[in-house]
Amino acid sequence: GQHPLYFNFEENVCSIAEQSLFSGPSVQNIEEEHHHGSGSCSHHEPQQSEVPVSRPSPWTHKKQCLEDEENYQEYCVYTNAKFANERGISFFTTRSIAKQVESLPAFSERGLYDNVNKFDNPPWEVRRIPGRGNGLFATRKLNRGDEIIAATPVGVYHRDAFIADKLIDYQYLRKTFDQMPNATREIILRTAANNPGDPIMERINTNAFLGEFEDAPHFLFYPETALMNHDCRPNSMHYHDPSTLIHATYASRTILPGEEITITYINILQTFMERQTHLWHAWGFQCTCALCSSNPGDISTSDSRTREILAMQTYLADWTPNSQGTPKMARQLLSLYEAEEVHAAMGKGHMLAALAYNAVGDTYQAKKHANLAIKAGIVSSGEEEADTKDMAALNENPEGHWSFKARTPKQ
Ligand SMILES: C[S@@+](CC[C@H](N)C(=O)[O-])C[C@H]1O[C@@H](n2cnc3c(N)ncnc32)[C@H](O)[C@@H]1O
Repeated sequence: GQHPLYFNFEENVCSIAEQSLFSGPSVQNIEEEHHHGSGSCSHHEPQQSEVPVSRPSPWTHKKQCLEDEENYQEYCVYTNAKFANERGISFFTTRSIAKQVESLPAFSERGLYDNVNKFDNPPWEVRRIPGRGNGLFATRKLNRGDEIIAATPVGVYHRDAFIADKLIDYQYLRKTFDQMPNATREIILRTAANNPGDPIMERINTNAFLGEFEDAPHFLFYPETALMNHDCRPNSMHYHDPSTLIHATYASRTILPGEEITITYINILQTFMERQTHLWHAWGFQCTCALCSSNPGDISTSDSRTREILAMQTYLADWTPNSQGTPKMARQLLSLYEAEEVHAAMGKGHMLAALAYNAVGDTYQAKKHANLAIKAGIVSSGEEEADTKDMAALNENPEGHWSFKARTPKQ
């Protein structure tokens, strides 16, 4: 088997919300859990005076646990078949992670999912592409920032649970699927499986993103987003909100009707060989995107630009006294992003430019780029909000910002 999928959630690691009172969907299993006595109950039983109302379990099915004797670990299947307006969700993870999941706003706040998992009139359609299976194609013009898909995962699987379950023919993985509503099972079965074998395991292998979830490696399966093919120069970007579990994809540039909508499965700021190797090992396919299929000369030009981009990003993020970052370098970085067609990085580029200008006291240019950074949506990660706030602060009062005259002018 291939090592499945990769997705950079590292910067999105959840901060566990304060325990909130559960007010979500109805549950069948609470009684069962309680009859098992304190020994097998996964909840901490509060003292009467501690918490006035205890949070009921959000799971609609009794949890089922697999002992991984070799590693002294236990993984359990948890399903809420009513999650996100009856789409359902299954977890296959440790008890302690399940406890953290139970306290997420995802299971207590109402109305969070009223505008997600809606696919009745999407701006795209599914088409077959020779040699690449299905793909998503725009049916309307999309502008940068337009939403393409917003969805909750149908399955979240601890990587080590997945490995332990392999030894017993994925019996527990099957439960995560069998306990889901019919409509969701159908959606899952519509996704591609590259290899023969267990139908659920193979679908996770072909489609799920591997990322950090509650500080541990997990596969996250979004069956509609999984229809999007990978491109090393994609036209959309994606975000994951760890507290609601919503994964959203947006256009990162104008997309015309008839164009394929693509995302990246890996960090694209790597050279051709690095990308090919990574996609082969983590996803099990040989990338045939336009860049990877272009001639050796173009690939080598792209590789050198990529190396230059990486070096400039490092220099510009360096705030030590010997930093080589300059406004001129920031301008070069922005034009390299354009030339390299890494549209999703433009916001970050404007942020680096705003800081570089402010660092030499050019508040006019600093404010201009701070605004452009905010408009572009700074980065596709959990740091986004902090960076946006930082740029808003710079725009408001450049002289009072931490970066003001932080570097000696070099040009
Ligand atoms: C998440 S699925 C994408 C949708 C898939 N094409 C389908 O038919 O449902 C990932 C699989 O699509 C194919 N694929 C996606 N991007 C590709 C690319 N850039 N080059 C070649 N194959 C690609 C590979 O078979 C890969 O394992």
